[in-house]
Amino acid sequence: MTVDLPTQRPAWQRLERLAQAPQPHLRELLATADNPRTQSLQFEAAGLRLDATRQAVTLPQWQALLQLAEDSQVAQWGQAQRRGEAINVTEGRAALHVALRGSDVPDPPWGADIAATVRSELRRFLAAAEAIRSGHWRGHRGQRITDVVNLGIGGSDLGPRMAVQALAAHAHPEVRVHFVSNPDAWALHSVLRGLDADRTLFIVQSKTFTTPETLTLAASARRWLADHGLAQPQAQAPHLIAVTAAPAVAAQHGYAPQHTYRFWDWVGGRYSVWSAIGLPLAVAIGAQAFGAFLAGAHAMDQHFWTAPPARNLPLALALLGVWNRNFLGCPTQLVAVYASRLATFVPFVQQLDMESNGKSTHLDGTPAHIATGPIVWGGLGIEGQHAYFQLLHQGRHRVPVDFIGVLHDDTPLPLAADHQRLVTISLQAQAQALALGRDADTTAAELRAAGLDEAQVRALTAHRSFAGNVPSNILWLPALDAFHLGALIAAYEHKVFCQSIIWAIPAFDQWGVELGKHMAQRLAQTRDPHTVS
Ligand SMILES: O=P(O)(O)OC[C@H]1O[C@H](O)[C@H](O)[C@@H](O)[C@@H]1O
Repeated sequence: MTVDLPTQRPAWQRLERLAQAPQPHLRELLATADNPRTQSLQFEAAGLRLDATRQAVTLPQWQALLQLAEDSQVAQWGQAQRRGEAINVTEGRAALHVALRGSDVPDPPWGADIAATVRSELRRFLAAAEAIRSGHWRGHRGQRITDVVNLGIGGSDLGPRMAVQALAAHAHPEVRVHFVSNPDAWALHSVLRGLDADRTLFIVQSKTFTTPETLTLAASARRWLADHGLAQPQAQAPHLIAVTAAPAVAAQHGYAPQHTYRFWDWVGGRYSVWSAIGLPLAVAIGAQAFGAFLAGAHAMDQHFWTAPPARNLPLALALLGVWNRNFLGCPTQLVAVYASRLATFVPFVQQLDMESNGKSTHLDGTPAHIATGPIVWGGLGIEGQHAYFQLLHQGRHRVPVDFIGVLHDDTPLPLAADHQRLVTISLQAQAQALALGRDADTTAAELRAAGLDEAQVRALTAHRSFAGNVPSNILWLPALDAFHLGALIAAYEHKVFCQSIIWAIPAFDQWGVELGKHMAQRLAQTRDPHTVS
């Protein structure tokens, strides 16, 4: 794959020219509901619907963005990824998380050997999940497991944590799944103090099995087991599972090979929820629903690989993000979720996006002088509306928003439909208010209609007017189930990948994080831990 720099591509230069011309306000762009622009900016994939009509992009600009995807060879890079080429160039590895959710496809482009290995490990860890759920898996003294505690951080925590929370409505009623990622003692203690060691199973998740945070938590958990009469290796074995790409290292730490599940160096940590790292999710929702989770992601993969660029949902997310970042100069991207079960989707996407595209060196080793990955932030949309959304409406930053909503909610509360209506309407109202704003004439007329005198109208009009023109996407899931959650995550994965190709930066390494780890190791060897400066 050849690497040319983004600014050398004709479409990039065309977009720069288009962005310098005066831009129409979103009020103008949205004035006619059904036109070629609106039709071009709506997408569907794997049951998800993307309404990008509130992006501050005209039809010619959108067409130039599609040309940029072509100039950047995004589709070719997608094919290279599928074939298992070493697209993680700085580590000389493939990035084949897509193989984890397509292990049953005939003639897999990543090869039959990888598919067979993936299938066999998938069977192993799903069997473990089912044994835990059914009560077949017993503690050393014969008790059923009622609490599974995930110990891991970063990619070994955020994906499964997010998915377990998102699919809580489908969780096993008798087996609770907990997550501890922070290595301070309280984080672990606050979970363990409510648990019975005989009924507790720890899943120690670490791709490298060298992450000090996770090893510290695991050592403390094993001490807790020992203090509760489970000191010997054979007594601890049924209470400990390891998930890792370094099984030999886990074995050195005393983890039984029959309770060690593996994945591979070609699965990045932040892309690993589809592997055995998803075991806590499989425990929560069962093997069948885990299969649906993989199937949803695979459906999005198929869409990404086969849909034409102009209809391609993840590519659209990527291109519109590039437009906002590089041509409209927006440094951040807000993700606002309108379902409390999706609360941890934001930290998950933060790692996915910022660890992948927080880079400033091009693939060819030259410095990037263009803007790359944005600061991703956000949270629950409705909570945000009552807090920081004020800045979106009237602050000095232009913040593009991804609104994520769920169309059907089957929560068993008598008034669930009323809740759902409020939530959905709030999402739509925010997207519309941010796009349209309210001009001074309309504001003045409304103040007069409310009975204010002319002096009050003069004093308040500017304060109560809204510039609008804030770009947003609305992404609708038909329901919050395993299939559509899988599709949602895969859509964001492909978006981030497409952007890395357009920016010509490596998406699958994380040398900045490595530096922090290295520094901590050096300090640990030389410092008294109580020295604070
Ligand atoms: O899974 P582990 O090897 O323990 O790594 C956990 C995390 O460590 C670092 O922070 C990496 O940057 C993350 O990508 C990774 O997910």
